[in-house]
Amino acid sequence: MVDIAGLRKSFGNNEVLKGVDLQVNRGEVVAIIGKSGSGKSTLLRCINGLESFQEGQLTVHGQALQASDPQAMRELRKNVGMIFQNFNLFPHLSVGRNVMLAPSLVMNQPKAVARANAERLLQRVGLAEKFDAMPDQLSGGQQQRVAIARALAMDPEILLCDEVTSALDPELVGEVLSVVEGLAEQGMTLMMVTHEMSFARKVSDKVVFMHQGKVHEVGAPEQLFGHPQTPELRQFLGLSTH
Ligand SMILES: Nc1ncnc2c1ncn2[C@@H]1O[C@H](COP(=O)(O)OP(=O)(O)OP(=O)(O)O)[C@@H](O)[C@H]1O
Repeated sequence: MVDIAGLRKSFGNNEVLKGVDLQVNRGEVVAIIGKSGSGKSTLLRCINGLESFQEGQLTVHGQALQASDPQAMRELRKNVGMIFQNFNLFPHLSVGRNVMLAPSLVMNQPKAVARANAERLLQRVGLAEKFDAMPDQLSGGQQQRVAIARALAMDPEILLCDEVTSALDPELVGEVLSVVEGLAEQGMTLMMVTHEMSFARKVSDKVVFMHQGKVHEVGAPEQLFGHPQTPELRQFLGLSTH
């Protein structure tokens, strides 16, 4: 589903990704962990074409990423959904319209179809009754669930989640994580940057530990959390490095 080889990305002189190799299979749930600044968000943003890169290969859903090909980039955006830390809902549109917008505009979905889909997706994230509400009438957890419904409305092949609970009050984290967990159980291919270690351990098939712009360790959650191999991961997990 996602095939990354030798990916390098710099911002000016700051090389943030220093040769990332990673494969993600269909239906796999991948948690990306690592210290602040290790390049986790940049990696996700490269995968959905929000950032360009200088070297390496990045193939998503069988299609090599070429920023120089706008048609390919549009196709990519349809196949790759992304949810951000700060929800990024359109504040002037109702919840329902937020979910309907991209399918109507990008896929030319008839309004009645887009509306029926939006109603179904809002129900799926437990917000059926909020269709006509405005985003600022919702809690952060509810807004993030709308953002998930909005991403799903494009029927993506893969969903990228960038620290989707970090902007939430602690009591709202659980409702968002349980929606993400539901998607994982239903077979959605997911890549999520997260600081929620217990969640990563519970739902992921594979954990990727990023360190200084590279994949430093990768493996099943029981392996990574239970038997970290490198001092850097042990330190990150707060374990003794001896
Ligand atoms: N648009 C940008 N322009 C310049 N530098 C950037 C940009 N985006 C990220 N960086 C730099 O890239 C490095 C990695 O950032 P990135 O956000 O990918 O890390 P991260 O591992 O996701 O960290 P965090 O957990 O804090 O979000 C940082 O040094 C950051 O300053």
